[in-house]
Amino acid sequence: MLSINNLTKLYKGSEKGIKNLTLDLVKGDICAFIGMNGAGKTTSIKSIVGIHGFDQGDIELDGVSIKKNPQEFKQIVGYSPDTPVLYGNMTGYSYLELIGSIYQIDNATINEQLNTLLKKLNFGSAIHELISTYSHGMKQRLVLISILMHNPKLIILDEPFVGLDPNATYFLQEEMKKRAAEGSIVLYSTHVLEVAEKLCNKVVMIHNGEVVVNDTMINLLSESSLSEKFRGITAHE
Ligand SMILES: Nc1ncnc2c1ncn2[C@@H]1O[C@H](COP(=O)(O)OP(=O)(O)OP(=O)(O)O)[C@@H](O)[C@H]1O
Repeated sequence: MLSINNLTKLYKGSEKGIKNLTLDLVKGDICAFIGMNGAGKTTSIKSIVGIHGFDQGDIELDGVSIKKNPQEFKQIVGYSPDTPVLYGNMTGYSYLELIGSIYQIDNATINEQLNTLLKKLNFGSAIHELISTYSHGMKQRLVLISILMHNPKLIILDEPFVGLDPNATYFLQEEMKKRAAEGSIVLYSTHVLEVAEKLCNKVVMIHNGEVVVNDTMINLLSESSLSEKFRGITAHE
């Protein structure tokens, strides 16, 4: 279970960031983080994965607190940032070997996972080329492989479909469903509301750093579409 209690992170000297985010997700949940540009989605995500600290609150994943046990917490989380930051002077394959060693995955498992994931994400011989030669979408796909290969309990993705081609998009949507069905929790930010409606069973909307919707998708859709709800909340902007 992912338990976020009263998370507040405001940037120094400003009132911007995220205030009082409280969210419980259980195994099998796929939750969309939705909000206008600058709403606070990335700030929340970076706090949840431990990229930056936060002012108040706590985050626990299966009882492991990010404050008390940051290393153990990070071991069970897979995170894809909105802009991948990778070592340009390594090949894709050596990067994956590095991630495998950090997460202490044995070689047999790495090879088994990579056989499947590299084929499904259509990597071909490019995996042996330098990351500095990769397009944005290739870097995104490499990060996805590096996350999925260590089978995290929480998969957290910041605008994961941006830059992916239609095949990779289809793969990722199916993989999110599969991993959730196998017991992972998936949380991702997006502006593509039609896909979120179909893919997610939970939804969080953030507006000006505050949570304005925290509901099941079924409940929300019984009143209006996600797009109507979004436009209603942001109408005065
Ligand atoms: N390093 C920073 N220092 C100061 N303010 C910041 C910093 N990073 C983000 N902000 C501000 O915090 C607010 C939330 O930004 P955040 O990146 O979380 O938004 P977002 O919902 O992810 O937006 P987008 O959809 O554009 O990616 C914005 O007003 C932004 O300008």
